[in-house]
Amino acid sequence: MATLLKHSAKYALSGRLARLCVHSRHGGLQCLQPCLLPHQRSASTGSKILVEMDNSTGIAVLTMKSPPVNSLSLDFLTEFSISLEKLELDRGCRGVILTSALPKIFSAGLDIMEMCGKSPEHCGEFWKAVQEMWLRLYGSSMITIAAINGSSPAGGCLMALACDYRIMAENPKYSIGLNETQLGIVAPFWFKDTLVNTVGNRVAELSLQLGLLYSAPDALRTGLVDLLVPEDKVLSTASQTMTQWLAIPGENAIGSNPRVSSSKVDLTPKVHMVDLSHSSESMCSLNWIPWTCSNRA
Ligand SMILES: CCCCCC/C=C\CC(=O)SCCNC(=O)CCNC(=O)[C@H](O)C(C)(C)COP(=O)(O)OP(=O)(O)OC[C@H]1O[C@@H](n2cnc3c(N)ncnc32)[C@H](O)[C@@H]1OP(=O)(O)O
Repeated sequence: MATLLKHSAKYALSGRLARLCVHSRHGGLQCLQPCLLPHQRSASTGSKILVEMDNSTGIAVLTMKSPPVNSLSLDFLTEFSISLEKLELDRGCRGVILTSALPKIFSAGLDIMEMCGKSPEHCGEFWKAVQEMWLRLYGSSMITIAAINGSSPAGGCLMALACDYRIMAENPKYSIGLNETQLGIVAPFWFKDTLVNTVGNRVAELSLQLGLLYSAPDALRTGLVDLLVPEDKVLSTASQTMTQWLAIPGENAIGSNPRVSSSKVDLTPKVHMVDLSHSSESMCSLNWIPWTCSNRA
């Protein structure tokens, strides 16, 4: 199932991103400016994401740099998915570290301004972009590590959960969790599934029902994150951890199923993206997140 999901993610997204690049005002590919750095490093930057690739290690660092809080706007999500797709297609890239350039914030989650007073079409496009981000990250054939150097509520937590491993700054002021119910909304089932996979049923049940945001130490206790380190060590620890993970035999391992293990083969998707268009419709019809919606009931 995970494999099907991976391939489904890969192809559903490729098509969509191709369309976005041609037709959308969010043509992130055009804004990615490559430049060369010493020691086999390369970097490309858009307005919201910086990608630095070390060709000698196969590790890329994807840094979110969208002030004030790295909120997940349509533009952000599109640039994010395009960046990840480019790395996925780069045979030299084997691992991605996701982190933030902003002090104190990893990501504030979905951009609330994208969901208030917008047309159903816009909400649909936005919601698809959220799904695509999750599918691309969760379904990635690369090792993904979240280097969580700040608070990460709601959609920000989802991003971290979609990675293979989570390392957080041990600052107790930083919080992380799926706090949707605190905002009067229900986290979609695939948010829930991602949380259950990480912390188990009971913790997920309590977290979701109460909309709990965990401090960094509590997040470690519940298993929401895997490791706490001092703030200035988050990125270096992520690199060290990545090196350990990449030392594990991968797709060429004896006994591995090439169809399953190779992300580079051309497979027709067997599962299509979950159609959650009804969610975006209900998102539009709800005057949700009262603290930001001026048109609330
Ligand atoms: C059928 C419907 C299904 C819906 C499923 C929905 C699924 C996911 C939901 C989400 O992801 S909703 C987003 C939830 N996010 C939050 O609850 C985070 C809210 N923000 C905060 O807690 C704090 O802002 C922070 C991230 C901890 C940062 O705190 P700090 O004190 O450093 O900064 P602030 O002064 O609070 O904020 C600065 C600036 O950023 C704006 N902002 C904050 N969060 C968002 C956001 N999510 N989207 C857009 N903008 C955001 C905030 O308004 C401030 O703006 P200015 O006042 O400076 O203009």
